[in-house]
Amino acid sequence: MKDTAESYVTEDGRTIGEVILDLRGITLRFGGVEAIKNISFDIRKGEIRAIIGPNGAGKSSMLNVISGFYNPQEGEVWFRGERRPPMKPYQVARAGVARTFQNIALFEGMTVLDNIMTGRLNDMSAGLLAQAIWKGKAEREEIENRERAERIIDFLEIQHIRKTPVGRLPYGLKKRVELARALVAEPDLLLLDEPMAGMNVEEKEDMSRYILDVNDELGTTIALIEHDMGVVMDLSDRVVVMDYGRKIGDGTPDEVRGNQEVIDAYLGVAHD
Ligand SMILES: Nc1ncnc2c1ncn2[C@@H]1O[C@H](COP(=O)(O)OP(=O)(O)OP(=O)(O)O)[C@@H](O)[C@H]1O
Repeated sequence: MKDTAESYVTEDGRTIGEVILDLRGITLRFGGVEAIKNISFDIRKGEIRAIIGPNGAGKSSMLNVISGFYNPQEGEVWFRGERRPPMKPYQVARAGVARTFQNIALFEGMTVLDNIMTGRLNDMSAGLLAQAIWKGKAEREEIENRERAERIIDFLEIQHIRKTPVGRLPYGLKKRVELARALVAEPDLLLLDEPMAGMNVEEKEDMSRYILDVNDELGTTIALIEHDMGVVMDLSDRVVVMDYGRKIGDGTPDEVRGNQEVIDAYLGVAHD
């Protein structure tokens, strides 16, 4: 039902809308290695969509296709109802897709606030020359960007560390700052690459709550890669399962949990 309906309401009352990202027959090769083999799936507006699978399955490669870091040799990426031509990551970011990374990618020597502000750089319409000529416009933009950053700082409850250099923060808070930097771009689609990796139980609970709040209160559509199956099954509306570059499952957490191929390849075996 869910795959064809235009929109539906989840058990917890959220509305999942039309398809905003549609991946059709994606194949990605690195030399002789086929990292993604003819995979199709979609992501709907308002949804939390997980991509899971064993190490080396092709999950990060898939996220990199979505974010424009890799252009697939075959297949089509449709975004908001239009076929997306090959794009650079900054162009994809401008089109409304933000991401976090598996290994935290922040400026350690800069404060939390300044790191978060870098998430707005892509949207600065006043270029360097324009900034010099129309000082007023650049100043207005700077003020608006600061206000946006402060709103996200409040939302993620990191006011107390806004002036702290990121390098001094514990791991869980760094991950939250990275989330803040992605959110300040006000993305329509947020990509999270292993948001819980390396976290303790308490940090995972916090991060899960923030992800749900971002989705519910800011209305952000989220695609995430995660190895913690408890987290994945709790958070996600639908789950894609990859194995050796192929898609071996796709559906609700219950459907995926009951899929024998998925159990054999991933859920039934020990993994991190
Ligand atoms: N830049 C690259 N150059 C060559 N091969 C690559 C590159 N990136 C990924 N691969 C290969 O593509 C396959 C898929 O890798 P990918 O990192 O997408 O898997 P993954 O599911 O994200 O794994 P993990 O859970 O370990 O992060 C692997 O065989 C990997 O070695």
